[in-house]
Amino acid sequence: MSGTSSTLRPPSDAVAPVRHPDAPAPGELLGAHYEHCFGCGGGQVHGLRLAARAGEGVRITAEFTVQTAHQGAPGLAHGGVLASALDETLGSLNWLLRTIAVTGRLETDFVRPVPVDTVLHLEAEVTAVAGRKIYSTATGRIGGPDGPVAVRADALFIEVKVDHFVDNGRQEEIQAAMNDPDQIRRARAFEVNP
Ligand SMILES: CCCCC/C=C\C/C=C\C/C=C\C/C=C\CCCC(=O)SCCNC(=O)CCNC(=O)[C@H](O)C(C)(C)COP(=O)(O)OP(=O)(O)OC[C@H]1O[C@@H](n2cnc3c(N)ncnc32)[C@H](O)[C@@H]1OP(=O)(O)O
Repeated sequence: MSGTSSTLRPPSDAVAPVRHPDAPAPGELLGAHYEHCFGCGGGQVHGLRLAARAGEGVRITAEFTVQTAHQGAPGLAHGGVLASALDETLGSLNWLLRTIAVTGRLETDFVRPVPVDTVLHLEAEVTAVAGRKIYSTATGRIGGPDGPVAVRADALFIEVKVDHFVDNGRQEEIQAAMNDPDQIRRARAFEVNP
């Protein structure tokens, strides 16, 4: 069963999500929002290196290959790693809204074990928006994009200002991010002006 928590059910005044007019075109790879992100960055040796692609509407597809460093049980992906892949995919939806948001709640169903070397085919969509609250859902399939569902999640993201990162992040990394023109360019894709 999925999405059992009442906090993941959109309130009656929630509205349908609106794709931002400047969102990346359907089919476009999004790239990493931060080089050192465990989910999508290329700068983490054991990171997921999840590659997300814009879909139609407010939808995303993504792929993640389970590495030996991602094991929980012998030869099987760790559940927390799979939850991270879902979280990262769901977080990528914010590129399409051009909204900065962080995960408030993530509920995950683990339906099938996922062996090492498996490509997890992820799909996510925003289902509703209520003020700062963004409701979304995702699935991860194995054996191909139309294969059986191995994991799924429902999430609530909360819109934040860039100050959320500046005020809470370790100063060393915040300064480095502010001094990196690539990071500033990526941040602007979220209409962030650090
Ligand atoms: C210069 C440097 C620039 C760097 C920036 C670079 C790039 C930035 C761009 C993108 C990066 C963004 C994200 C990363 C993307 C993907 C990674 C995956 C996503 C993540 O991995 S991200 C990390 C994990 N994430 C956190 O680290 C959050 C920790 N947390 C908090 O920071 C606060 O907790 C916060 C902000 C969530 C809320 O705090 P707050 O004070 O702003 O708001 P408040 O509490 O009032 O909540 C407002 C309404 O949300 C409801 N609500 C809140 N939390 C809820 C919950 N858990 N369950 C149910 N409802 C909840 C309330 O009930 C209320 O609802 P109502 O309005 O109806 O009363």
